[in-house]
Amino acid sequence: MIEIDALTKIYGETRAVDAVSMTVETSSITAIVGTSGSGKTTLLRMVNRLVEPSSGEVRINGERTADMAPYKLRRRIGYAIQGHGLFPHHSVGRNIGAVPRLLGWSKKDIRARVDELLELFGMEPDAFRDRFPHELSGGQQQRVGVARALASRPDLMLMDEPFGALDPIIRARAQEDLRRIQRQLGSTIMLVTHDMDEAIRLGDRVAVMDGGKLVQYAPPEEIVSRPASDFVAEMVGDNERPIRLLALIPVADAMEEGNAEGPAVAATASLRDALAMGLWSARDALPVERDGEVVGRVTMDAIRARAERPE
Ligand SMILES: Nc1ncnc2c1ncn2[C@@H]1O[C@H](COP(=O)(O)OP(=O)(O)OP(=O)(O)O)[C@@H](O)[C@H]1O
Repeated sequence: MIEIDALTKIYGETRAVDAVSMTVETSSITAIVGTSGSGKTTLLRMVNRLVEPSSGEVRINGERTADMAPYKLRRRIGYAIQGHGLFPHHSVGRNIGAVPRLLGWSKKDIRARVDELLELFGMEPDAFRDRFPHELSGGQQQRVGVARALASRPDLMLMDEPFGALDPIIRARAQEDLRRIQRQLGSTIMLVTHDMDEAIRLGDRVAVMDGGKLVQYAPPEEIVSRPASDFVAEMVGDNERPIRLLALIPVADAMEEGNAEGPAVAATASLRDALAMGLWSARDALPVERDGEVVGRVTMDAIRARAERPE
């Protein structure tokens, strides 16, 4: 568990981060979102002490980061940034193994970990291990950057706009990869983004920053349906709200007994996907399938009911 307690950074007249308190549960993703200059990066960098707080503290599993040697702290905390920051003259394998090597892991363990991560990220180890960063696409470099940050099984992983430079399709895939790998490894992640869509898609909890202050810290459904202020509502985008809500609800949650015509939607798909299918094929109800079997149906009425503003 990461506890952030009244954390503050003052630069001259600017309160870049202003008394932010929040708790990040182990094995969860917290997405920090806000407009430019709202203090997201400064907050993230105070967690691994790349920036020293003016006041307040951070505790990792009860231990004050102020009491730890910064270099040790940074080995316990993975850090991935936009533009990946790979060492250009080191192979992919050496890049990913950098922190384990510093931690004195055996060659065999490092090699096994490198291959495990490459496989997790869908990059064939034999084909990629010995390549250099310039021999990879931007998306592959990004994945190697994230793999490197995860390599030593850090207590916590900090990511600053990790997918900022990717085109939308690769970006969506990278987000899915990260979600899947995070679940598989049980990693704890704090991620900075200026993109509310990304925050809602990736975060178990979303932290909205404005002018150095934490203005709302809640699960994505709550951010969308009960924004704490006009600013948060604006970040979510009023017209987008019903669609964002539907994107967060699996079809299984709105399923009922009964039949429907035509191709089925997966129970694990989102209601947004089901809505799109229904509209596109002009159907009032879709069959729902799980493991290849039809298990019920979902109606457009049920979807609409879920998209309405909660009481
Ligand atoms: N080293 C510094 N010296 C002085 N002011 C700084 C420094 N770093 C950040 N600031 C100021 O602190 C505020 C917060 O900056 P920060 O980089 O944390 O914002 P951000 O939300 O990450 O923005 P962006 O999305 O544009 O990266 C800004 O007003 C910025 O100008």
